[in-house]
Amino acid sequence: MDNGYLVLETGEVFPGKLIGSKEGAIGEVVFNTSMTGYQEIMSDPSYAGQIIVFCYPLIGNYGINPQDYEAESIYAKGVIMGEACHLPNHYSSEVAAPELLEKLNISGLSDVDTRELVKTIRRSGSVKGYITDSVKDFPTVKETENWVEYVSTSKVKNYPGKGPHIVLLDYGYKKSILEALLYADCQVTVVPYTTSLQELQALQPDGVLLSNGPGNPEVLKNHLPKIKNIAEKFPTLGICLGHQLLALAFGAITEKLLFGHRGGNHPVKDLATGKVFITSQNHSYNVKEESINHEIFSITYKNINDGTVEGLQHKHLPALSVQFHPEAHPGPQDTNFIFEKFLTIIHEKTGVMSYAI
Ligand SMILES: NC(=O)CC[C@H](N)C(=O)O
Repeated sequence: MDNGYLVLETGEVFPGKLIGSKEGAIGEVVFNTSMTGYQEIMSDPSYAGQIIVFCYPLIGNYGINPQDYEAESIYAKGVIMGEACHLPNHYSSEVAAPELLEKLNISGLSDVDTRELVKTIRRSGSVKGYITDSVKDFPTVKETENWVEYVSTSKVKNYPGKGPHIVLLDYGYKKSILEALLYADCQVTVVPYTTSLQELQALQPDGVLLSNGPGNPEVLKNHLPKIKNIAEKFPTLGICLGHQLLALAFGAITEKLLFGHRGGNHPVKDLATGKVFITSQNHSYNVKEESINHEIFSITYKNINDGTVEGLQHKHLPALSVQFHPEAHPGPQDTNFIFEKFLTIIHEKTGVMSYAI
């Protein structure tokens, strides 16, 4: 029996069964097409403030394990699925997905016609939705604009390593990005996104990584001069939000896609070689191609499905960025070489050798 609803701002109502917190939630409704990896998706801080719709019909069958979290909590507002598995079966599972939602006070709705819902979002674009126990008028709630503030660390964290020292500027980083650097034996310092240029310089990094993160990159416009200075001083890699910020810092413009790219099979083409890679993605915004100054950047990758910009290389500085997720989790690890590329640039620039190259 239905006891919950997703009410869209545009008026459509999708019935279902409430799972997790019964408090209800409001957020931008976005869909992810990955067939596996619901734990990594739910715990990716880039979903802060959003309601995730899983296209794959059954969610939770292998449970939730202690290793696969991408962050310490779930920052998404809610999750919506076709069928929720309450009795998972996997040796490493310690809790069922609906139970985890309840524990973390996250709203969820199962038994939803997610196929129809996704078709609706694809037609009308990303829309706000309300998970609720009864159909009522869409409430007006003033939400924060700056979701990065909500997910970024407040403390500096150090991770030892024998390779280059990377400062990870935390806009809501996924643990897999940190792990990719540690795997290459880098020394990593994770710092709040508000860290000043002076504070960052005092850490004497060999390279700086601008992380992924939630929300509209333009909200961080006050940070762009600092980001430009960082890229002028240190080898820099931007991932997803980090890529958008690097582009904005050098004068490009970002725009919102109709319904974004979220899934584990987004094909991108390396424009230099013509080679195609299948990538993991999660973004709403995109760097507008016409806004890119070709004296400053070369476009390195493009999305095969819609031709949007997927990667940039600065022409005069050791700075590169990708819109997709080379750290994967979930999704294919085919573009893991982006980290090697970054470490090679650091080696060329600073002489500091890395385990990965
Ligand atoms: N994964 C990310 O870093 C997302 C970037 C940005 N919030 C967007 O939705 O486009």
